[in-house]
Amino acid sequence: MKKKTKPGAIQQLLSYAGNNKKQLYLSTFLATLGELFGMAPFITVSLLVAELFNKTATIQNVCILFAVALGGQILKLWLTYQSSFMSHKATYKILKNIRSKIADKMLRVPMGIMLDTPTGNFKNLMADTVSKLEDSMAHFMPEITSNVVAPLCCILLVFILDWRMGLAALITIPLGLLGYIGMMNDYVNKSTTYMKSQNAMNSTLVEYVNGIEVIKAFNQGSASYSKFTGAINFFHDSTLAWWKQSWLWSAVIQAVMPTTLLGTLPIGAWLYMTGTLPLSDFITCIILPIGFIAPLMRVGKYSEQFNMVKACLDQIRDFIEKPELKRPEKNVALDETAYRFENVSFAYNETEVLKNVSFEIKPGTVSAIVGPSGSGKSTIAKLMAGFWDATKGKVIFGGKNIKEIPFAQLMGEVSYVAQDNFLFDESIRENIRLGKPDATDDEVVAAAKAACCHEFIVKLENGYDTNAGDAGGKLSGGERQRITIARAILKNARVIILDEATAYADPENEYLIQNAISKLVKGKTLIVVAHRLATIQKADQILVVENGKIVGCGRQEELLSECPLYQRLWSDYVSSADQVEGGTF
Ligand SMILES: Nc1ncnc2c1ncn2[C@@H]1O[C@H](COP(=O)(O)OP(=O)(O)OP(=O)(O)O)[C@@H](O)[C@H]1O
Repeated sequence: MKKKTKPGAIQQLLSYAGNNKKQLYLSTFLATLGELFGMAPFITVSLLVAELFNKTATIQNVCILFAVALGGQILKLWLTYQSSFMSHKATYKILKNIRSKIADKMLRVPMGIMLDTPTGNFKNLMADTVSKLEDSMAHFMPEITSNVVAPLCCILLVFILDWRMGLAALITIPLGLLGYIGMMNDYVNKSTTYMKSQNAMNSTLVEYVNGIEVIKAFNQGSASYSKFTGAINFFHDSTLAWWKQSWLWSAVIQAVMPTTLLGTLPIGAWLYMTGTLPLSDFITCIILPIGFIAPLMRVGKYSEQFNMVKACLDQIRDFIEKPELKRPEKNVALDETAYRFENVSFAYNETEVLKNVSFEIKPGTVSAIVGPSGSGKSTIAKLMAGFWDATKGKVIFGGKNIKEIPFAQLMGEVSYVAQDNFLFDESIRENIRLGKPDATDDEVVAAAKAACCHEFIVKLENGYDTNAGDAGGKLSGGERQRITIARAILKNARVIILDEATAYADPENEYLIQNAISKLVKGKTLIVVAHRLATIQKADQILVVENGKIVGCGRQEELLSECPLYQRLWSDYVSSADQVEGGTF
């Protein structure tokens, strides 16, 4: 199969530019014009010196040449300012587009990609990788062109005056190029390793901060937390290895490239002395090349950045091109039925974790999914929520294959409450309002009351306006869980999936959570992934999962007489010491 080639950096940059392309082109044009005007002082100085040597200079000429030099410089300043202003404006819009594309993509990739990727990698991609583009993008496009065009014009002028002086002016360029070749040697690998090491350090840092409690509890200092120190060392070593290699070559370039006089002075003097080069041309051919070296050096610097830009863009592109869960745009007609799994198999990677699973969940009923740890209960719940697509078979919701239902429509019908009760870093009020963005404050309070969390919220320093991030440490797991249930109550979806919502709650909290849940589920279809069998004794249907297969299905009495696994789970449960008196669904 033909290998897909990655598009170049400029092509990729322009693909994100949208309406801002024109601005980028115009800024490039203005920068080029500015650079050309910037050559005026070099040309005028060389003309002036030639006139002085020829003794043809007059006050009037000197004034005119000075005015031209000054005018050129002022125009360069103004054009560079305009170009820079325009390119920065376009750049910030493009960076915004890229970040929105990444954020949007996160919602559309299978959940597995999000869960299997360390959080730090996304932070890195969204913040650092995109920011790295900022400087390069704002300067790169306009300045690389202008810094090539202007010196080319200068060189052309020298060649027109005397081709031998043209060649003499370029004598240091091959040496400088050798320096660039040395610097670029293995550049792509080195910059990729550098970026990898930066990613690794960022994601480990995020992990380190998130897991600080565990690290402290197990008495692991930052030095003994080997993954963290390993990542820091990797970053240190890869950065140093890269710079060590570039330093020498960079010094060669800096030392050799600007010394055009090495060629122009001896050769020009010899040509002048042999009478084949007039004095005025000799002087012009010495001064003009001095002006084109600085832009050429900048081009060299940009070509170095170019690889970095390409590596960043490739990284962004790799994520943006990840396969998506394909869903239609337009809402479809759904009937009142709930879920039907038809021979569903599912694999996260290679290994199948659900095998040929079939069952039906009737609307308005309570269904429980039970089974040993790792049997596939949460996976079933996540397939229902549409977070992944079945590898084989069909998940039917409301009479339609879930793949044919837009994700937003499905989420309007279904509330999924996970065990890790995530709260955003904003007020508790807004955290609850997420369930229904247009809810009034009264509706938010009513939902909080139903979810048994109003009492503790009003006791917080700023009540409902307390920032959930600030309050995070002060809220118990059960309290956080009840806030997420309030969110689900407000959403008022017809189907509720509780993925082990009470798994880690203490007895008092579990009682309150059960209370909240019973209000949440009135008249709805409830599917609960349960560890505590006491809570699901009265369920209309219990699905017993073992090794990714349904090995029993029915009410508790039926399963107790027919399903050996359920009998075992029940007897384990009954004999377990932590049996609690909670409510039931
Ligand atoms: N994101 C993932 N990537 C790869 N494998 C996964 C992923 N999530 C779960 N698994 C694996 O799939 C299998 C089923 O996991 P699942 O979470 O559905 O089990 P469960 O019955 O809900 O377990 P528990 O009761 O312990 O939460 C397990 O072997 C698990 O290791």
